[in-house]
Amino acid sequence: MLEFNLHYQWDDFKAHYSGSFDKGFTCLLGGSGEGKSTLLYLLGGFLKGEGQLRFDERDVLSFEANERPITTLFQSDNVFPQLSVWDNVAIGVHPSRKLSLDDQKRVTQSLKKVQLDHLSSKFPGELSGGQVQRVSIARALVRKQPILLLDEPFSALDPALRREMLNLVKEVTHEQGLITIMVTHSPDDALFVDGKIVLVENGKLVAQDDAQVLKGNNRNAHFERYLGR
Ligand SMILES: Nc1ncnc2c1ncn2[C@@H]1O[C@H](COP(=O)(O)OP(=O)(O)OP(=O)(O)O)[C@@H](O)[C@H]1O
Repeated sequence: MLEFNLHYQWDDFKAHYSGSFDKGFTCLLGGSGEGKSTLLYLLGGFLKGEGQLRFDERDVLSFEANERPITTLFQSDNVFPQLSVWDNVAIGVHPSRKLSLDDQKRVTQSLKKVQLDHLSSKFPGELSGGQVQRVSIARALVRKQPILLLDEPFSALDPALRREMLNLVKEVTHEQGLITIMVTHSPDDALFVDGKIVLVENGKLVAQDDAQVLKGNNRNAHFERYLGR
């Protein structure tokens, strides 16, 4: 369980995020500039907030980004262009990329999981957009951190590929029991993933529900307003 009560201010934007995320897939929805990415960056340690951040009863707010039990996938720039596919994943195990045999096996397994083992000696510039994102998912897998944050890393992919990536992350989330939190502008993606949804408005979490409410059966007034219904 990831629990937080965090304050953050940037000029006129005053955020106060309070809540918790459990194992499973949660999508952060909300209009542009409402503070979805800011929450993700505070959790990931890329912005400094004040308050509390606890993971499994442990205070992790004072931890630097790389010390937190978290992997973050950004919108882009998740891979090192000068490193091979293999090295891009190996660096997730250890920055030196000097790996034990067991660690090398982990890299191979992760590459197999994302179906890139046959491309391990290629460089990112030789891959398609979807393959590049799969490299970053493979690195997230070898890092074996219990929390995965996604800031719309698949938004530039075409719909079929985006769903393939979402399926992969969903599968991994359930297999490894991860707390996965993804910022998205797409209610369709949130429905496709079929986990929890959280609505962010003006730097606050204003509603939380199952993704199914987006279908409009058991209506949630907050999400109805967000959808303009
Ligand atoms: N470090 C920062 N630098 C610049 N602006 C910031 C910073 N932190 C917060 N903001 C401001 O905070 C507000 C929320 O931004 P944020 O990117 O979190 O929203 P968002 O919901 O993710 O938006 P979008 O959907 O457009 O990506 C914006 O008004 C933004 O300008």
